[in-house]
Amino acid sequence: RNGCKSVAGIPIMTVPCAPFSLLGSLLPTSRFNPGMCFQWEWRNWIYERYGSETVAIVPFLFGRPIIYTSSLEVSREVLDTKNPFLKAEDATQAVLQYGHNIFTSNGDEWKRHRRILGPAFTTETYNMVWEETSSLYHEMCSEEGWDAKNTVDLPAVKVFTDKFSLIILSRCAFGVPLGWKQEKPKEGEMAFGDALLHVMDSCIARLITPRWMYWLPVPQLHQIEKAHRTLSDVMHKLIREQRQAFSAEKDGEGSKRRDVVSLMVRAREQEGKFTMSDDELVGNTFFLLFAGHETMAHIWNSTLGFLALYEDIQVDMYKEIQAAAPDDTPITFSMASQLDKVLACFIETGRLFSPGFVLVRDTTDNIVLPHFERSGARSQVGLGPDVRVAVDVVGLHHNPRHFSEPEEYRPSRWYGVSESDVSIFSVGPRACTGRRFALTEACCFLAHLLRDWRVEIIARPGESKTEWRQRVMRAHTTMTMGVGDVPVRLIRRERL
Ligand code: HEM
Repeated sequence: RNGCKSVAGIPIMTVPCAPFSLLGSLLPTSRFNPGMCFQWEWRNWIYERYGSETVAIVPFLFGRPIIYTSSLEVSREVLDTKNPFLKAEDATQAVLQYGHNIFTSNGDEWKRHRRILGPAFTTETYNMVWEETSSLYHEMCSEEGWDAKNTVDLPAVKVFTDKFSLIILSRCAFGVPLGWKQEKPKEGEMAFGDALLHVMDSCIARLITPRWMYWLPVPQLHQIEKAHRTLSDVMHKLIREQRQAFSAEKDGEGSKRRDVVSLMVRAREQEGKFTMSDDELVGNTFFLLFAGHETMAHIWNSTLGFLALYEDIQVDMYKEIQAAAPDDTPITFSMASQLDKVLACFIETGRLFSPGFVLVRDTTDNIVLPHFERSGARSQVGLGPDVRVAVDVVGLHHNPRHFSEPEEYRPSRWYGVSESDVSIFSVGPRACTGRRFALTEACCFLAHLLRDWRVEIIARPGESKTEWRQRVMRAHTTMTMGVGDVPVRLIRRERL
């Protein structure tokens, strides 16, 4: 009854277990249990059925009520730092396990993190991201032997996009120059690249496994711990080195490194060393890894799936790339502004499969929010303190009032849209700090790939494109959302 009272005025859906609650996540998403994937599975009926763009999901057995909104206007209010909302610790646990950081903090603490992280994202950083992405693309084609081939079959694109985005982060965010071909680690040690992958893959396992279990002879758990220790050691070492380099610079010596972590350390040292502890720097570094790895890998993965389905969109993009950088001329950072269609196709994929699929906040005081019915009628609802509200990013991106024919893959809807309105990165003051980093990397990678290759689906015998889309382009949710294995064929292009 308390749950219902706290969400008065908003249509209520009653379920046994709250979405993402421990018990609820163990059971699959079905008509009766939201589970982990209801936002995707229910996207076309939940708001329609309740005639409202905002619905409260109230559990009667397990978990707390949560108000889900698919309205952009409501989302803007919820995400605005001027309003009485904050990120609760239990909603950021997965990221908190690596230390406090910009993502997990609120109020003045968040501003402090932002002051240290902000200066690390500059045009110079994006220039470096472009150069590294371009150079890694060529390295990948050469190391994988694609340079000598006219056709390449990729049964699972994400194997490559995972590795690609990780190496770019390693080079541009941490200043660790990993190559496509990894060097063998010393006996008993774990390679940095393997540690990165292990840490990313084991985020949830590490969160739910009690500490005492690491004393048991379970090799998988020991690997997770080793990966985490390796990464933590490298992060601390990077920070130590940067601190020394900064002191040397003040004395007129030392090299000026430009990776994100170095710039963070520099900003911290300039502010005075008490502005952020080493542990918080490590926390932020871990978060950058989390924020920038799977998000990119997922969207690239599904972008190649969509491009393989829509040949006409590929042709448009190819012409745009050729107009900016014909044939073998280098595709440079200065050309990025001419590659609108390339960027729009990445963003449109992110709309349909948004890695950051839910943004959770709790009220700290009374607030009045706008309320939209599906009929178009507008009213207001009042909420008291300690009510959990979640921006349902999947619902928002499938709301027909904001995106007509939402199931259609239509990159043109993003032509000319300003970067701050690209909702896949959230909106308002706490929108993604790495937005420009991500778009630079995305644009450079896709421009290089699509100038060289045409993309086709690898279908099963007798399978149509529609059937392929239904089978392959289905969302899965863990910490982020994306599709599974995307099987495509790259076919070398004849020049225009
Ligand atoms: C396509 C790729 C990406 C997507 C879709 C994405 C999406 C998002 C979203 C939705 C948020 C807001 C989360 C919330 O408020 O709860 C966010 C925050 C953030 N992202 Fe990204 N992100 C991407 C790539 C990156 C990259 C490459 C970096 C850095 C290298 C990055 C760094 C951050 C940071 C630092 C925040 C926290 C901002 C704050 O709380 O003030 N992201 N991102």
